[in-house]
Amino acid sequence: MKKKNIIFIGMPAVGKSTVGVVVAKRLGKQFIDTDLLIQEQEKKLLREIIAEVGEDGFLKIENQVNRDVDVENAVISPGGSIVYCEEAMQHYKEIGTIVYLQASYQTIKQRIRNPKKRGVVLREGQTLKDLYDERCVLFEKYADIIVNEDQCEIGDTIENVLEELSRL
Ligand SMILES: Nc1ncnc2c1ncn2[C@@H]1O[C@H](COP(=O)(O)OP(=O)(O)OP(=O)(O)O)[C@@H](O)[C@H]1O
Ligand SMILES: O=C(O)C1=C[C@@H](O)[C@@H](O)[C@H](O)C1
Ligand SMILES: [Mg+2]
Repeated sequence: MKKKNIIFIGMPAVGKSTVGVVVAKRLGKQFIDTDLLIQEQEKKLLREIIAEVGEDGFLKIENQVNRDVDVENAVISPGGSIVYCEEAMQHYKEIGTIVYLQASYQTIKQRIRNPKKRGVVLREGQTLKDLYDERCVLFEKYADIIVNEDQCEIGDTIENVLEELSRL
């Protein structure tokens, strides 16, 4: 593999963070959850930031934090809204392999009971289905690898990711 960073993208609750940390451990890489970097920088919870500065204000912060991630051998798990941050996504394309964790709308809906409470960047009047359809186009645009996890236990998802990465 030429670029040693791995970046997970996908819908909120698809498992970027939970799968990411295990993949990092299995591959001997550092793990970075950029949602935590955002919270650390802003000294607030994600949903508090969104409540204070709105969706666009949050995306600006998310873009800046992710754009500034400077690592060489890490697994990076950003939040689901990262695909709206063009500059950060360009940066990730340059420094690593982008893995899209894909799941059906039904799977995502079951996992996210309350999108607002989870801090999902959902605009006024936008449904979770609207968001799913809008983001899937972007996930596919940026992905180097797509791993589907429908009907998978979390352990299967991890093995499937590792197998796909080993093919590179
Ligand atoms: N097959 C599976 N693959 C991944 N996660 C699964 C699977 N089945 C169940 N889960 C569960 O789904 C949840 C995924 O949550 P997680 O916080 O990792 O998502 P995320 O993609 O990081 O979301 P966000 O965009 O909000 O950061 C976890 O509770 C995990 O245990
Ligand atoms: O998918 C989203 O819109 C988000 C997911 C979270 O991980 C956070 O990055 C934030 O709450 C936005
Ligand atoms: Mg996460």
